Parts: sequence; C-alpha cells; structure tokens
Amino acid sequence: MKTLTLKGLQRCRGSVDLPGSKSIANRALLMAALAHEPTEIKHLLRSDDTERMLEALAALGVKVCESTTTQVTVVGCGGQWPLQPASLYLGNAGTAMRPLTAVLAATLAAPVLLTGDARMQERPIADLVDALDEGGADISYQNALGYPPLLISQRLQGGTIHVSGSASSQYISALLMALPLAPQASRLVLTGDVVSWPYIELTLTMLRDFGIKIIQVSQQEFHIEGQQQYQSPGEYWVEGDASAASYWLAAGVLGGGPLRIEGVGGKSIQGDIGFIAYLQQMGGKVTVHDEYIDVQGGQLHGIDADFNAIPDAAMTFATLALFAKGRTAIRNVANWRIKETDRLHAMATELRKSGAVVEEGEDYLIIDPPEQLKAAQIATYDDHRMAMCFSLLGFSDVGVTIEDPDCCAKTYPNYFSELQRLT
Ligand SMILES: O=C(O)C1=C[C@@H](OP(=O)(O)O)[C@@H](O)[C@H](O)C1
Ligand SMILES: C=C(OP(=O)(O)O)C(=O)O
Repeated sequence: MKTLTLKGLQRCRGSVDLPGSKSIANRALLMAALAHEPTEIKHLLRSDDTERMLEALAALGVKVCESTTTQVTVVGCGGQWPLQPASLYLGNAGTAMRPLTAVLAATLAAPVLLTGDARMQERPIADLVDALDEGGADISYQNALGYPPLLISQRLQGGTIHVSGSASSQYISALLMALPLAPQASRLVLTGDVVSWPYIELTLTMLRDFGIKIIQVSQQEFHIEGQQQYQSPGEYWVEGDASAASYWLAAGVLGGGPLRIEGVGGKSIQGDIGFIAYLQQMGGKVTVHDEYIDVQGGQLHGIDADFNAIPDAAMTFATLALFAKGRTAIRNVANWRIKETDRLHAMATELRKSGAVVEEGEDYLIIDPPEQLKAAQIATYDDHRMAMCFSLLGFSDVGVTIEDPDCCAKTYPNYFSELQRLT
C-alpha cells in the first residue's frame, strides 16, 4: 500500500487556490442538466465525486463540452433525458446518489438502477426512498433493505410528503431539487431534528439561481409548485471548497502563516465557512475578506462545541485538538457514522495512536492531547477527510505516516502536492 510520511513541517505560507466546492459543483452540474438552455460552469471541481456525476449525466445523454477541465458547458435537456440507461454507477458520492435518486424518480421514462461502491451500499437511504414512495414513486431495494442499489420503476407525483432529516440533509436537498419537476404541487414536511442545515440553505440558494421557486412556510415545511422549469443562469461560478479550506486554515495556524486562501471568503454560500469562527475561538488568527482568507498563526486552546452544522470541516478540529492546550469536545456529530467510514470510530482509533486520550460517544468525541505526541502510522479507511486531517500531524516533530494518501481524490486530488508546495 502507498504511504506518505510528513515530518517536522515548519511553516505553511504563500497562497493557495482552492478547488471548486464539491457540494456546489455536483448541484450545478445536475441543475444545469435539468435546465432547457446551456450553462457554462466555471471553476468546476474535477475529482472522483464530480466524475461520478459527469459520467451519470453522459449516460443519460447530456452533452458536456469542455473548454478546459474546470470550465465546461452543460447542454441542458429540461429533464427529457436523450438516453435511458439501465443502470448508473455513482461510486461513493452522496451528492450524486441522493439527488439523482430523487430527480430520476421525478423524470423517469424507463426503470433505472442506481448503485455505488461497497461503502455506498452501507450508507442508508431509506428516509429518502420512503419520502419518494409517499409521493407516488416506486423504488425497490436490490440488495439489503434500506441501502443502494435501488431500482426506480414508477414516477414521483407530488402531494404531501414527510421526510426525516435526522440522518442526512442530503435527502431533503434531493427532494427540493426533484419536487419542482413533479406533475403535482407538493407540501414537504421535515420530521426529526434536521442535521447539516446549512446544506439545505445552499440547495435553496442554488435553486433560486436556476429559476426554481420554493416557498419556505416554516423551519419544517416547504410548498413547491409542480411542473416548474429549471432556467439556466447562463454562467455559473463554483466557489472554492469551504470544507477543503479548513485544512489550509489549520495548516496556516500550525505553520504560523502568513497564508492566503483564495476562492472562498465572507460572502460564501457554504456553511463550512463557519469553521473560521470556531478556529478563532480556539485561538487561530484569521482575517476574512469577501473572497479570500488570511491566516497568521495563533496559540491554540481546546474548545467544546456543537458541530452539527459543519460535519465535514468539524473533522479538522479533531486533529487540531492534538496541538491545543487542554481538552476539545466535538459534539452532535452522530451522522459521522454513516459517511465515507464510521468517522467517530475511525477518528477515535487513529487519534489514540498519537498518544491522545479519546472518549468516543454515540455522537461526540472528547480529546485530551498527550504531553508529547507519538509518531503514528494512520489508517485512512478510504476516507479523503481522514487523510487530509491527519496530514496536519506533519507539523509535529515526530511526524506522521498517512496510508493511502490518494484517497483524497474524492474531493481534492492534488491536496498533498499543494501541501508539499506550501510547506
Ligand atoms: O449536501 C451536501 O452537499 C452535503 C451534505 C452533508 O451531508 P449530510 O447532510 O449527510 O450531513 C455533507 O457531509 C456532505 O459532504 C455534502
Ligand atoms: C460526507 C461526505 O461526502 P458525501 O457527499 O459522499 O456524503 C464528505 O465529503 O465528507
């Protein structure tokens, strides 16, 4: 297995251009495909997750013309897919699997099977499937009940639909993207405590950009007219990835800066920009500009906070905690368990290798850093964020060895070459 050893990094300075946001890129590709006119998408992320979406759109007959790898024109077909593939393979991309399940249920011309890699087949999707079934679709599990692969065989109609948002906000985002295409109007009622709320705001913002009207009646209820048409904004710029920015923000603090992070800032539509407020609370010196961020170092101390709104960037605090004075508690992240791996367990296991004392709760981690960090070889569980978070241990004297660093290709293929350039 490939490994990468990082040790005694002294600084992280200069300027880094973030890749496009995964969450925005996959939404923009799908919404552009659903529009009736072409959309030029600029600063597109190219990574495993966006390749899975691009492959799915190609299989559905959507033309995507590349000016450069990060600038493409999607020739939308208004939901009338030119081709009817029997099946689509979506890897482990939640931002492809969940929205495509709902959108294809709403635009179905012939039955289609949606599948993914081994881990995707362990990531629950019943809350979304139940909601789509309530709206008139017919979706059946081809393997384990409640998990992909799924066969979609009857169209979504609309009406009153309940969905639980307690495991993933992606189910709600998926329904918000699909219900405007249904023949009837819908009333979407959210049940349970909704997790990762800022991603729903992101979906609503982007739907507005693509001409879709959603009426939010309350925190729990949306009214959505059916038979709406997605409209191309002409051009669409994908912001830099705010979750990816968290690694540079952390590296900038540990390496003393000055580091400029380009592509995302105070005007961001991504919830993970909220990472900065927690980092500042922890002692990080960060200045936020509209479209870039400057990091100047800082002395870190532990914090105790609820990270439900930023589950992806929250992982970065787990490894930053190893450099902080005192205890850090990362709370309300139960759905870490159903992501690329069981992140609560994986994180606790790997943090302990550095000498930290870690309590793993059902939905939290409490981390007490060691007096002296130990050199560790870190397993990454095919989880891009495990690899990127633990790279921060390269700033210790003892260093770290990262197993399978290439798994960062899910969202950030050149992360480690950028780290080498800046340190
Ligand atoms: O909608 C999105 O783009 C995402 C929502 C979040 O998932 P959950 O809602 O499952 O927490 C996040 O973890 C994921 O990386 C991207
Ligand atoms: C949870 C993640 O991905 P997905 O979109 O597959 O859910 C992630 O990128 O951290």
